[in-house]
Amino acid sequence: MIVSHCSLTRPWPSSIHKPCFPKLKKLKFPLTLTSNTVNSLKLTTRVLQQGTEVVSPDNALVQNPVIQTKEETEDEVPGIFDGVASTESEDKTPVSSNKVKKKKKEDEDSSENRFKLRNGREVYEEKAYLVGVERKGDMADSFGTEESLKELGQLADTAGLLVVGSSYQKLASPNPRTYIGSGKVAEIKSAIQGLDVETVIFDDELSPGQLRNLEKTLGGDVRVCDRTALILDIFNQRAATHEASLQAWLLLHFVALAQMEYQLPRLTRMWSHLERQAGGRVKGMGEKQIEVDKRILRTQIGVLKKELESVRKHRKQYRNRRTSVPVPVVSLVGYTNAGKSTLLNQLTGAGVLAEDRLFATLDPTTRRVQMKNGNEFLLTDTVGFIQKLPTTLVAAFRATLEEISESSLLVHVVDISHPLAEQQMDAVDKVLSELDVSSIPRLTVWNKVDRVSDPKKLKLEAERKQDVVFVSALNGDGLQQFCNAVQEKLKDSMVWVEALVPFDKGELLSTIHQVGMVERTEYTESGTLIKAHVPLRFARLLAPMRQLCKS
Ligand SMILES: Nc1nc2c(ncn2[C@@H]2O[C@H](COP(=O)(O)OP(=O)(O)OP(=O)(O)O)[C@@H](O)[C@H]2O)c(=O)[nH]1
Ligand SMILES: [Mg+2]
Repeated sequence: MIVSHCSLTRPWPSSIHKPCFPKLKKLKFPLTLTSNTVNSLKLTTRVLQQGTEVVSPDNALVQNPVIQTKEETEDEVPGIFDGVASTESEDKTPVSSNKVKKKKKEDEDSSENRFKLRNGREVYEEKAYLVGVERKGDMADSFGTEESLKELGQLADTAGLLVVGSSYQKLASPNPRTYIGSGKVAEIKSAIQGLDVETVIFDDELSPGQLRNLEKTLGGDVRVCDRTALILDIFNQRAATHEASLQAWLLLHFVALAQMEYQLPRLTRMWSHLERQAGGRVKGMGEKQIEVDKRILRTQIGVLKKELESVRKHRKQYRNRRTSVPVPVVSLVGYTNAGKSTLLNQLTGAGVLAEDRLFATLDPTTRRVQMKNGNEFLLTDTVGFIQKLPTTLVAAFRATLEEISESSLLVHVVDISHPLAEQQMDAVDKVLSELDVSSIPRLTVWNKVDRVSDPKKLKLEAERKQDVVFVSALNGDGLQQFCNAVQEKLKDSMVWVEALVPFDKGELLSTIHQVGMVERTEYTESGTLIKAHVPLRFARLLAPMRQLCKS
């Protein structure tokens, strides 16, 4: 059985869907290079898989490699678990067969209960345990460890995992070998054995060495992963339902690229079994295999990068052509779950999926907003941001959010009712600073005001600040003020023109009304004299008429 490529999956009963999507294979993925090239997605799958098929370089199948985690070959973490009580297999007391049957039945029942519907598919809910580190000297205004773990729990839930426990440790700096200290590793090992945990998720990105050491010491059946792998996995799962638009296609392929780049230095685990099977006679066999895999993966990364670059170029050309009528574009950006899609829906009736979970939007939607005064702007929803966004994903965002760099205005939507609203705003600013959009004017929207305890006080605070509006996207409060503020900000980014438009150019007049802000019109013998704020590109179009007006 070949399982889906997600970094978190393990072998699943074939009758059910896995929590991760196997869809990229369906997309016209540039990775299937030649018939004898291993699909990198299969490759990434098997890196963290146990007991699945492994494709050897000549495409022969090696069945069910068993990784014997107790074997002391490379001893990266010596002696950590001396003395740790184990809750399993040490109890040698004979139990009656009835008890065994009862226990088996209970296990089966609890296993049945763990099949859940996610994204319209039945998935098996793995038990997960979360681990974080609180660094001494962490700034007081950053996300606290507990809050960050809570968010990690939401991410795990979104990915279809069942969080059964968590733990964190205060450290001056993370342990380079195991991220947390050896005593804590022992404590966690004992906890997860008691809880029957299948996956341990760390709240920061682990180095390949840390990942290996932790997997080794926590035991062969426990999968270890980090926030980055989890986020990449969520995006991959979403792909199952979002492959309609080019933007989603791009994002998902960038995510696949990010995933491969993440896996590349971590490609070590599967091949040690080859050496073991050969009884250590063919020393270095696993090593060679890893090198072959890495080479294949590097080639595939190169091909995918080229492919993506060509799609981006094509898209840019298309955008340049498309923008002949310069309706201003306003982009909604913000932390995931802040209410961007809900705001778009309220203003345009777009019917975009808006729900109380992280990364609901993958496929940004653009809709026209028609104001009462006849003015229009295009409103674009975008993928939400999150703290500790992996750099590889920032690159994916940069590529897929190119449109926002061409917006006339960025609207930063904030869930002001969230206890960490301030920290979320900082996290969004941090991502934006990496997206080269600093020159675009901004407006901040404090959303979900229906949920705050003292809305009057907050409203006064918003009024004292510049460029902040106060809305409830859910019940529509403040939306008129929002539209007015957008208009005002758009006006700031436009240029003032006075032009004499000949009578035979009536269509130009209506475009000025549509995309600009007309202050005055006068009808003269030689045409219509119009005074308005218009987008810069449009002002250039009007240049000959502006001359006319002056002469
Ligand atoms: N009470 C309240 N809930 C809101 C408001 N705006 C949005 N929500 C809820 O917040 C949740 C998230 O809303 P979305 O619009 O999906 O958030 P988003 O920013 O698009 O999220 P991502 O797509 O994940 O980035 C949904 O359950 C909405 O119903 C609001 O003004 N008040
Ligand atoms: Mg959304």
